[in-house]
Amino acid sequence: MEQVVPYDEWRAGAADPSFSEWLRSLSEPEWSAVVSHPFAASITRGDVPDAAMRRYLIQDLQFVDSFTALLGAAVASADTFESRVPFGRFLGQTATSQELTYFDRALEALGATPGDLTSPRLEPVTEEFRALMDEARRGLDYPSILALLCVAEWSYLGWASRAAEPLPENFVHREWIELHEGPEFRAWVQFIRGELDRLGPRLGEEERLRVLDVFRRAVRLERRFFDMATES
Ligand SMILES: Cc1ncc(C[n+]2csc(CCO)c2C)c(N)n1
Repeated sequence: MEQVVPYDEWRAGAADPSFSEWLRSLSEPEWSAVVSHPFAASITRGDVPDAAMRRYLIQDLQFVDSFTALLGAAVASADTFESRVPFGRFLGQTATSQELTYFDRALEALGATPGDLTSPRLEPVTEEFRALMDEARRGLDYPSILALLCVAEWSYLGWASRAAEPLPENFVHREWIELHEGPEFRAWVQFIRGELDRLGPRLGEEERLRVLDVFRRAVRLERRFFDMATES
């Protein structure tokens, strides 16, 4: 990895000196490329062609599968009782109810087959993203798990909160935006960031760099995931 500004040095001059902000700002320019990605912008305008949206959501359902398993690893690896609970709650509420019915309804409306939902051919970026999450899940290292969850949720809040009212009428676009913004989702992202902000300062320099490496890899994969969706 190239020379990075150590967290302690960086925080002295930062407007927001939080550890999560250190991770995010050291992931530029990729971070901004994700939250302002043309495919995400197209979702917020409601003009993604059906075939592209179908391809994206088919791959994303496989992403969400590994992501859901990773939430279980967060429950298992968190260092306090207070920290386990929000992951468990999110797992039981959002991830399994809202999200699942959305995928079912949206993919049916887009003409996907049952096989597209259960056993699609994975794109390389989907494989790599799942491998990264599955590795973190097996490693049960709470800071690395947090880094992956944080990128996935915070970057989606980033593009979705750029959507202008009125939201698209088409439910496939509108609900996908609504799932990733609003006060509840914002509080969830804040919780994950808060966990990183609580733990980051306690880590040694090498551990911080390891967490940064995971964070950056995830940001690059988010970008490639949107690129993949754009290529269709
Ligand atoms: C590639 C990719 N990255 C992040 C998300 C965001 N995300 C994943 S699971 C989840 C919780 C339930 O909404 C959210 C917000 C995504 N869907 N796809």
